[in-house]
Amino acid sequence: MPREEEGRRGFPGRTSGPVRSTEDERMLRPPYPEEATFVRTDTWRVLRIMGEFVEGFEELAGLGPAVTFFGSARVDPSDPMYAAAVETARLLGESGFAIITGGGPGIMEAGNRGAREAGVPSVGLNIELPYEQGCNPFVDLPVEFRYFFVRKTMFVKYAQAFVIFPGGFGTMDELFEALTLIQTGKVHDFPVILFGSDYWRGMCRWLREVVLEDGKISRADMDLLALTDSPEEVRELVMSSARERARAEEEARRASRRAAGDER
Ligand SMILES: C/C(=C\CNc1ncnc2c1ncn2[C@@H]1O[C@H](COP(=O)(O)O)[C@@H](O)[C@H]1O)CO
Repeated sequence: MPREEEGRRGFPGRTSGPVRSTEDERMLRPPYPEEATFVRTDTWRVLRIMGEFVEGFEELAGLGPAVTFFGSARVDPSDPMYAAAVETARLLGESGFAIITGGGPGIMEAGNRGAREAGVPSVGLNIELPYEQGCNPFVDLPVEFRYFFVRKTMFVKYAQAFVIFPGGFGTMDELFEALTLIQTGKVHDFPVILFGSDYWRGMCRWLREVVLEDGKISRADMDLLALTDSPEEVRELVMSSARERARAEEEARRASRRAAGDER
């Protein structure tokens, strides 16, 4: 297959419609040995990646407290989880949190819809896909990304919590990245809330009975996850963690002032 055609191979999530090669896909290809230009190409690509970080930081720096929603792109508005995500986002919005999503359909759309209803910033971090996809109609602040890993940084950096609705590989990837960042001390006071106990119970049981039992995680790691079916409980968990975070930040500020001799 000619190299330029490689990106146009089938896309598993899509059975019809035009597909195109994406930046992420081109970057992740190994260089062909006969391609003398690969060093130059990948080196220049770093500047594009840097530009994407800069744009993301600039767009989101002034957002204020926010919660990121993850969940299936394939959920229809008639699905009860869609309504639950709208309600959860609305409650969080009414408590002063902006809502960040991947900007796509399904649960992402529901999260943005709830933010719109509450009148808080409704952010969609859209990703370039092999087929054309604009943001869902409930996004007020769209930010476009070519690289998944840059976009994932923004989901964490600008949020105070993750709410994770039922989903597939994309959702699981986002869930486990958050858990790894917390487990390794890169992120603090960050609730990871699984919404939909019927859906997540099996995974939680497997984590407890196989992964924990086999010593691959610790008991404390299991405590990083909260499981609920209640939008109100999500709001409580997020608010109490936000209070704890504010307290810890104030304490750290005092300690640093004391260390500098400003406070007697
Ligand atoms: C497959 C479909 C749409 C794909 N469009 C997406 N747009 C934006 N973000 C997406 C998309 N698909 C996945 N994501 C990200 O992963 C999570 C959902 O993945 P899952 O595999 O569906 O669980 C989501 O939180 C996004 O960040 C339907 O036409």
